Amino acid sequence: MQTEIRTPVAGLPQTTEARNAGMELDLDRVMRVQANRPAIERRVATFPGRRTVKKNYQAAWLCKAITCIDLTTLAGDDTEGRVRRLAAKARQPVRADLLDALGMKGLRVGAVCVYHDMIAPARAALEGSGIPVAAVSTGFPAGLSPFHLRLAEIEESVKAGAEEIDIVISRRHVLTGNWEALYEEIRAFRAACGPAHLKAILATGELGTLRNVARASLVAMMAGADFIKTSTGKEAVNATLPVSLVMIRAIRDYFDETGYRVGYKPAGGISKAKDALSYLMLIKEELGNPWLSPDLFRFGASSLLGDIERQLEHHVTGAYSAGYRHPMG
Ligand SMILES: O=C[C@H](O)COP(=O)(O)O
Repeated sequence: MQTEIRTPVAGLPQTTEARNAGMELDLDRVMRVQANRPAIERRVATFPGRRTVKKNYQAAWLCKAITCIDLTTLAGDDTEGRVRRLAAKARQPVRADLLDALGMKGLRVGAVCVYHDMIAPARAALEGSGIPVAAVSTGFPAGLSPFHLRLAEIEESVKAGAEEIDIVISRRHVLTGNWEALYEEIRAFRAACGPAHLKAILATGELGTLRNVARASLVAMMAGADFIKTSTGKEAVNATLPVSLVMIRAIRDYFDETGYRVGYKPAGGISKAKDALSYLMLIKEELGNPWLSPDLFRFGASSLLGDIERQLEHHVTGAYSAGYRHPMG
């Protein structure tokens, strides 16, 4: 199958040649991938540990976290009004007086993430902001609708103006070790995306083992995923630090082998500022500064921004406000 190669992210030393080289399915390489759970758990148990940052440094890290949020609403009762309020929050994620005090005018989130039907109102509400709309797709969250409809759904969402498509993989391909089928599925999704970025949701809470997570991450990258993402937010277990470490190391190995930087998106259940800091520290230590940017790192989160805003308000005013004062939509 012919798949269009994505344009490398501006400013990063990524080449089409490098991406091409990494886009074959190398089954031997996939089968060599292992994951040592005790070692992974020991490593993440040290987070945040002594890395806790305070005062101005913490405020700066929290502002960085905001720029990396895919501000999300994925509810059956989503309305255009809710999406418009979310978009207003995306344009101005923190109260103007706090932004002034922090010297962070112009701060905005990484993207707004919605279901297909909400793309148009999100696009309209974000016009001129430069904030992209991401759409969940391919029968989200289970990914069990007919294959041709999943492809058509991607095409419709791109046509409606989504610049990023969050696809869900068929978990059964991972659980049965059918890596060829997983690769072909993501290649087809990649082709259907055309100019849009593809984020591959692995639904790690349903993949059984960390080794499966590591192998699925590698196959998704070989098939052309621009980002690999942990979860839909609808599984019983969503983003965790052990799973993140496995996926981040898969990204690092893939970069070492191909020279191509794939992004990372933990999603689901990340709602506290201190958890966001742990993720950012993990990224910094394992992947380095190039990944600390919305081009290569996103939080998929519906309520994280509210807690970050509370912490920033405390930093500026010395007082905490109640959580209900920071509604998202
Ligand atoms: O991709 C984003 C997730 O669905 C958001 O999950 P959350 O509502 O637990 O933050």
